[in-house]
Amino acid sequence: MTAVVAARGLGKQYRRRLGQKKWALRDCSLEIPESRVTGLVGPNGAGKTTLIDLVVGLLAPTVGSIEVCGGVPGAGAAQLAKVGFVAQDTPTYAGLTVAEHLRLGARLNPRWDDAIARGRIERLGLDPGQKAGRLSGGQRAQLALTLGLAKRPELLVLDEPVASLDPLARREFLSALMEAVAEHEISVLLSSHVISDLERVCDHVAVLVDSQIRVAGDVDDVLATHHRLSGPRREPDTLPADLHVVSASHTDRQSTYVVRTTAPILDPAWSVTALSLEDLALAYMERAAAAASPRPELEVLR
Ligand SMILES: Nc1ncnc2c1ncn2[C@@H]1O[C@H](COP(=O)(O)OP(=O)(O)OP(=O)(O)O)[C@@H](O)[C@H]1O
Repeated sequence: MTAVVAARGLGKQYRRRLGQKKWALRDCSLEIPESRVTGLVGPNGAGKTTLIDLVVGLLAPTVGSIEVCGGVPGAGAAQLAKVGFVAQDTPTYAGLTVAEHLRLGARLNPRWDDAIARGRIERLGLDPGQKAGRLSGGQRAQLALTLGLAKRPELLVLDEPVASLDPLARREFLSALMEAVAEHEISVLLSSHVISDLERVCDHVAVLVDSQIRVAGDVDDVLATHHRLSGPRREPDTLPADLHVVSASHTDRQSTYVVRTTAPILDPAWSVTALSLEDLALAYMERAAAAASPRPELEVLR
């Protein structure tokens, strides 16, 4: 696997008031594959923006290393040209028109493809003379996506681009993204806490909870190795050793576990159901919330 992002023991600590420090990202070892759409999933405050800012070079690591498209993030014009970035809330310049955004993009980006930019603006039906501040949220997001794509990056990074859009605008934005990925064969890293959106577009996923990557891998592999088990009440220490418990809940008579295992579940006492990506991410979040183990394990599937 060729990785567009390779992080080793990556960590970022922020200084807080009164000299306190807080790890926003810890022990992150992660490989994001080339030519794929990778979803970075996690709740508010998990560390998604921190990881993304490290990928695009807006932040420097406190510990560890990160390589992006074979170089150091943000190091020089050639590196910057390789990575497109659509920041949280898809910022644009309110006082500039759509056409002025494209001219700015052409000036700032050596690999700028004006045909891509103009073609998308035309297809979207955006008025080139309209100021960005007068566009709807969905249109602004599409303009920001257009700028990111016309730059012809090797890796396009999007931080919660659809969070503030209504369901229809979200769907249109993600469809446009998927079309562009198929057409231009770029790698994409996309963060969101709206997991159902990512489910539609991602073929690789990393779940980030409470500043740590809890699971990462191809969506199909990750889903194939996680199961929900329901059955008569059983304590965790009575389960087979090859079942890794992600989350557990019990009533007086019944237990429900989300487990990870590569082995088939043969015990007839369990009713076994498959998980959606959302179920799986929620199970890892529940485990973190319950703080079941003092130091959760890193689970990276390849
Ligand atoms: N500049 C900063 N200074 C201090 N703490 C910060 C700073 N930026 C982020 N943090 C803290 O680091 C943690 C991770 O924040 P981050 O923005 O990376 O999370 P996120 O997953 O992107 O959240 P959201 O989905 O809400 O955008 C949070 O606890 C946040 O309060």
